Amino acid sequence: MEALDYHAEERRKAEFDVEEMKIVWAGSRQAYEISDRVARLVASDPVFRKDNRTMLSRKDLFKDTLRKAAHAWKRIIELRLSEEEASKLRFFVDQPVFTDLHWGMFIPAIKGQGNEEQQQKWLPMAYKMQIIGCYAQTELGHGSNVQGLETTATFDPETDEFVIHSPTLTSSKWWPGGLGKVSTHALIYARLITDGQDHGVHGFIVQLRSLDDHLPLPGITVGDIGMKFGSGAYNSMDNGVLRFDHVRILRDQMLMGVSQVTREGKFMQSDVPRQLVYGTMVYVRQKIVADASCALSRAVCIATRYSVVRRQFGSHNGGPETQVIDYKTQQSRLFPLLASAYAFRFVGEWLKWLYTDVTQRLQASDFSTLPEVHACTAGLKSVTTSATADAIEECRKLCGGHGYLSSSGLPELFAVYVPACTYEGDNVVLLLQVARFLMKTVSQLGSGKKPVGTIAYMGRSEHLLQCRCEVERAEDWLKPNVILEAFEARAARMSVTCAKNLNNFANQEEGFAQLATDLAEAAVAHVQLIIVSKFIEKLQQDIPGKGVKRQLEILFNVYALSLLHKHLGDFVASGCITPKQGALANEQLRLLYSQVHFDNPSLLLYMVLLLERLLQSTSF
Ligand SMILES: CCCCCCCC/C=C\CCCCCCCCCCCCCCCC(=O)SCCNC(=O)CCNC(=O)[C@H](O)C(C)(C)COP(=O)(O)OP(=O)(O)OC[C@H]1O[C@@H](n2cnc3c(N)ncnc32)[C@H](O)[C@@H]1OP(=O)(O)O
Ligand SMILES: Cc1cc2nc3c(=O)[nH]c(=O)nc-3n(C[C@H](O)[C@H](O)[C@H](O)COP(=O)(O)OP(=O)(O)OC[C@H]3O[C@@H](n4cnc5c(N)ncnc54)[C@H](O)[C@@H]3O)c2cc1C
Repeated sequence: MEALDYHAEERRKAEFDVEEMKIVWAGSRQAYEISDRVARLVASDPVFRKDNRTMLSRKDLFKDTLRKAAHAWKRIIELRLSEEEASKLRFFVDQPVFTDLHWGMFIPAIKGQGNEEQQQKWLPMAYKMQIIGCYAQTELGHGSNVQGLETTATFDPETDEFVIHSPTLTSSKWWPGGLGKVSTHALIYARLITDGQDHGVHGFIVQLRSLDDHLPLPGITVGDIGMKFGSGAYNSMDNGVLRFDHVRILRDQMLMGVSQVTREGKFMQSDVPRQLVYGTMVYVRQKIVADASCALSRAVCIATRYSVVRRQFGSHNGGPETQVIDYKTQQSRLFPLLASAYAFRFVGEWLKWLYTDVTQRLQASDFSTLPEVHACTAGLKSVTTSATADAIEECRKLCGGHGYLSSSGLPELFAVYVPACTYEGDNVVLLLQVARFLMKTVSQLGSGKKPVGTIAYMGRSEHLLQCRCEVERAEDWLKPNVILEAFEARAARMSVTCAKNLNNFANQEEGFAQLATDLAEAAVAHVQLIIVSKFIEKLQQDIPGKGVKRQLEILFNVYALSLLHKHLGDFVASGCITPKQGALANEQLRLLYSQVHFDNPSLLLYMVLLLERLLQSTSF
């Protein structure tokens, strides 16, 4: 049989409503239709071809990116695409590009931190791309530690200007995407100094290059930081370096939504939390979570298709060899990744809702959910990107030697994806932010303040600290409430244990430093609980289509039980489940894999095959 026949054969056996499953994945029928239409548009346009990009030199790759960006913009205008359609188009063009930072960070920062006048001045030009902006926060010396940034913005009351300066080599801006070659403007983060006093880091809009000849303006030194990991991949982006030598900008180029400097040079802090200066990062972290399921589903799709076609060993009497997807080890490595793609998809949808909700609350001066939103976006960004990066590498191995070929699509996907574990906050640094939030929650438990939202379970910690799981047979592990309680008990116990251990240190900061590994693990347990609980909430919704809900239930069980198996030590150590119950969970997991593959031979396979339109790059 030919490869295509194997795929067709597997597809034929699907026992659920494929069209409805596509809609569940997309989020709505309308979202599915937009995605489908835009995918076809991109696939049929030769300018967007990408089968040769790993062989291009950096210069040619960059020219190719510019050509694609200009063509995309032209098509967006000609076809009058909506924001959703334009953003899908960007997704299917599938190449890191300076416009990501312009639309994804520069514009959102002005919208989120600029006052009305500033928005009216800058946004129309930015929307028409008459100016192109980047987000220049990270410096050579400091990325994670934003409070450690060294660039200064000193107010000069005589001229009503700020003087932007890079006092040291380590204060050079380093990494911003779009900065190296393209941006005309940058949203820079610098220490605000008025009358000799340092008010911490704030955002400023600075013009970098002339709008006439694109040359750097006086006092600006700017360039590209060079080749990055892998061929092709992220090298389509012009990550840059930037230095300022006493560059003067008007006072109203400081974003004044959070704090202001008056004409007299008086610093005024609004009554909004100063953390709103970090708002753009929260927005992008939420976007990154939504994207994780896309990258993961592509990798899983490639590995699944390969596993169906590939045969090794097991031939009897000259018959066909065994499809590698039939090997238990292949299934136990692949199916949890497929299940994770769906889990991340649903939690991504929920996070989008949470972000919209906090935005509305902020407009009504309700800042109460900000710490939770920060913890959720930081934690989910960390857990989903780390899992996705690991999964892409696992999928490469699942494809044997062929996975190492560029033409499999996996090396490029990996090289483009892995920096997501670092940018927009190093994943460990972000987990420690979640841990801080959890420790604060535990410390307030006795105070009468009731934990709500994703930490509501902490309010039941007395019960969770001594509850015992009631599983007696493997199939008991199929009950969502049993799974949920096990995850809650594990998360609550890990946090409470860390909090107790912190009390053994005279100095909290010292304790936090010494216990950082345990704290990061407690944060992972909390975030995995969020993902599991949002999957359960999804299953409680009305899900139409023959067999669709059933398949999602299987995926949920695979996701949760494979995590339980992987972190069995945490679950058992927390005292909620016994080693025997852990073994039963593993037994159930094995049954689920078999069920997937034998009762319903192609069901999981089909789910990933229907995502194949995502696979526009050369792949199996
Ligand atoms: C080809 C076709 C193109 C055509 C296209 C045309 C049109 C298309 C149309 C639409 C397309 C749309 C495309 C959109 C694409 C979007 C995707 C964008 C992709 C982006 C790609 C990636 C870019 C990467 C960019 C970056 O990396 S930017 C730099 C990021 N840097 C970081 O993340 C730094 C990490 N560090 C920190 O965040 C902080 O310093 C810290 C570690 C969190 C805090 O440290 P510290 O403890 O020192 O904090 P403090 O400052 O003292 O604050 C303490 C208290 O504040 C709380 N806190 C901290 N952060 C926050 C926060 N963000 N929100 C709320 N609260 C916060 C903290 O918890 C403390 O609280 P406390 O209670 O304990 O006091
Ligand atoms: C591809 C790419 C694109 C980027 N785009 C942009 C952009 O457009 N704009 C922009 O401003 N920036 C951008 N960045 C920069 C990015 O945001 C930073 O690299 C990131 O925030 C990490 O900071 P760092 O490099 O200083 O890492 P470091 O903080 O130096 O991390 C090094 C190691 O130290 C560990 N570590 C650091 N602090 C702690 C701690 N407190 N506790 C425990 N461990 C710790 C980390 O876990 C890590 O293992 C980009 C980076 C990349 C790779």
